[in-house]
Amino acid sequence: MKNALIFGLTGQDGTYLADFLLKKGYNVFGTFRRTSHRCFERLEEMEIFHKVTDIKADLSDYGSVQAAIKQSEPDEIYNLGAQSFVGASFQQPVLTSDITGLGVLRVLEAIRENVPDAKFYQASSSEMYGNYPGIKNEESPFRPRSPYGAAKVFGHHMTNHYKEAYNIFACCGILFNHESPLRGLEFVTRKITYALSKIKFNTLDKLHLGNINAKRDWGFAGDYVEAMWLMLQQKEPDNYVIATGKSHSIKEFLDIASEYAGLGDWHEFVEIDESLMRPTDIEDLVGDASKARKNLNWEPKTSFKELVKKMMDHDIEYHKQHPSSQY
Ligand SMILES: C[C@H]1O[C@H](OP(=O)(O)OP(=O)(O)OC[C@H]2O[C@@H](n3cnc4c(=O)[nH]c(N)nc43)[C@H](O)[C@@H]2O)[C@@H](O)[C@@H](O)C1=O
Repeated sequence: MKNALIFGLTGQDGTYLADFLLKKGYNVFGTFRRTSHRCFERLEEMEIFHKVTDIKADLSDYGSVQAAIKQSEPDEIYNLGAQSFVGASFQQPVLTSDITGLGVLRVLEAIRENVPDAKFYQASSSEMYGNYPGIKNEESPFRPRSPYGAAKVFGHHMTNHYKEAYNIFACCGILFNHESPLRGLEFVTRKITYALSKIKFNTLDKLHLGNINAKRDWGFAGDYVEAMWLMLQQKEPDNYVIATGKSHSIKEFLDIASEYAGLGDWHEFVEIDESLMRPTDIEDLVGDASKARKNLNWEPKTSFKELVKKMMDHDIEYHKQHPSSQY
């Protein structure tokens, strides 16, 4: 039985990946950060919390990263841990660089010193491309437009460097936006589906959004974790873009979500709030996953419409069962 260690176990991707690896027969270990509140809700919702071994560790603390690696004796390590909210990275650029950027280096150093034969997956991001025009592939240049994007570029280059310098089996998945009912409420898709279901049950009047003209290439997180695993099963380590190849604006997301929720014209309840605009934003991000289709035999299974409906169904059901939820 193989051991897998997931940095960032309690997030959306960590939860879907843990579920995927458990089904493949792995022993799954994963790290979580100390917080004043419980952070295992997603694992509990997926009914897998009792099946994984949780380890307290922080990507900003080398000792705890190394201890997690020693305890789990991993064959495969997935780094999904990050300060992953782009918006917050403008307010906390140093913290974001420490966790999202230097955190990768701490994991790589701990691998080099303790488990140099372990395979490593780094969660790179489409945010690295910034406004570079056109459909992006593995060869497209990086032009980050946020502290988060810049930190991800650092992690990406460091991962490539450790692969070349120390022969570590290291892969970067350049994932475009991927969403699900387990997405954090601060990200725009879940913010919308959660708010629309509250509006449907009359517990919210207005939804405040920022730049609704922005376009993103949105896929389903459950489909994307399979690609992470596939990268580590290849003969040679390599980097791959993971995307659907189509982008949609936030307005289009609102169109589908609002119609599906039976709420009619969203202009009635959406208000634009200047304070939610980022100092710099990316207008359109679309990825070309041809290399992953060819080499990994991977392709996204969930369409944009299905994704929106899946998220709306989840949140409507939640509010039906928790009508007085303040959350
Ligand atoms: C691949 C990449 O994907 C994600 O980063 P993101 O694309 O920034 O995701 P988001 O959902 O925060 O924003 C998408 C767009 O939506 C606009 N937008 C408008 N109004 C609101 C709004 O009210 N809230 C938010 N959050 N965004 C808004 C916002 O300005 C932006 O243009 C992360 O997983 C990241 O970790 C990652 O790696």
